[in-house]
Amino acid sequence: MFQRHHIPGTRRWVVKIGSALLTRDGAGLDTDMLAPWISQMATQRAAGRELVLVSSGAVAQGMARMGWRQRPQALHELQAAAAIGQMGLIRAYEDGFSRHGLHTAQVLLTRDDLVDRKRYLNARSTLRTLLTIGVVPVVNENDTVATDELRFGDNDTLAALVANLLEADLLILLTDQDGLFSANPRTDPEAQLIDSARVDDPQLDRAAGGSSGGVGTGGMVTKLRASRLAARSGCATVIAPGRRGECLTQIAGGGDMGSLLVPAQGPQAARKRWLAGHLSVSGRLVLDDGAVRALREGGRSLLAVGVTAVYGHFARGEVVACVDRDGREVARGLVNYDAQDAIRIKGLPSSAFEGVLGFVDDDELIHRDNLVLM
Ligand SMILES: Nc1ncnc2c1ncn2[C@@H]1O[C@H](COP(=O)(O)OP(=O)(O)O)[C@@H](O)[C@H]1O
Ligand SMILES: N[C@@H](CCC(=O)OP(=O)(O)O)C(=O)O
Repeated sequence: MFQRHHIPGTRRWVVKIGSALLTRDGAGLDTDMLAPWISQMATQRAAGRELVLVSSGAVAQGMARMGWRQRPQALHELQAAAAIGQMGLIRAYEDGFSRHGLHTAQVLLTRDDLVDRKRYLNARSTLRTLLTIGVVPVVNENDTVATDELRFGDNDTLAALVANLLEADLLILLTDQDGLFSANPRTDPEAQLIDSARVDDPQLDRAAGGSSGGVGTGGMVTKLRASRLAARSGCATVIAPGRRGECLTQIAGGGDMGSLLVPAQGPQAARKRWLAGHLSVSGRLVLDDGAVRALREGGRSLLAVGVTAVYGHFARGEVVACVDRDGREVARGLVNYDAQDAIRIKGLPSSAFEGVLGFVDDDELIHRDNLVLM
């Protein structure tokens, strides 16, 4: 089971900064507050960690800029506030990170982007690319276009889905409390801080029952739900007090900080199960013996060069079965090219994709992270 002393060995983090924390209870974006988080994140980046930042605060910042005292009720006003505020948010992060020699990138997502398989894969490729080239993605919900049905609504959920998308090791939800308490500490003076727990512990539901502080959406209920979502891909969560100095640094060192919520299963098992939830096969790839060995024994990605035939109609991102030359199923996975393109690149090295297709989406036909051996 994942414990605090495993945290120093983790590589990919999603850090979420909530509205309540970022805006001092809604009083507008306080850019001075960002400096310590940015500097701690820069230190982690320099130590080789890959970081994605999910930041709320656009609506609160937009309200402050327009002098609105109350959070608007109408969706179009909220969307306008978010569009105004997002400018300030991004500018503050860009300034802050550039002082540490780091580039940032703005990534705005709607729920639909993570449900539609093709967009899901594109979002993943883009975020992965940003991480590979050392940029810090700053993610928020694309509030301008999100309709009620398509909203994440709270950024805890968004952050968890980003953690799933990137198979992050750790999700850190920075908030205005010391962590998850046995009851809402704003209303219950007896509330005790929960140091660590398994995400499936039913006591957590009772603890998180209280509402939010007012500015943020969701309170601890959405944080608990987010930790459970993140756990599906084997990611642990720390709900941590953003206002405490060196909070991220302490977490990185495995120190006691906030509440650690750990998946019930180990990361590998959880990841496979998560993938398994996506399995309904739309096509079949026949592999040569070398490719079968690479998957089975080497735990490698599937390259087009090892594919001898392609059957079925499938789109990029759908699940396909990988079979050996006798038709026995070896693995299933999410394919990076649609059936037509897969037919054109089968048997070819990835260096030939550009010439044949006119574009290259991914070097692998199926990435090993998206393969489950059968
Ligand atoms: N069991 C609990 N432990 C800690 N905080 C709780 C609990 N139940 C409810 N809360 C409330 O959740 C708030 C944090 O959630 P929220 O306002 O949504 O913040 P954020 O914007 O950081 O997501 C706290 O300020 C607190 O009032
Ligand atoms: N997208 C919204 C964030 C929604 C929100 O408040 O989320 P949270 O910080 O999780 O309570 C914004 O930037 O204002």
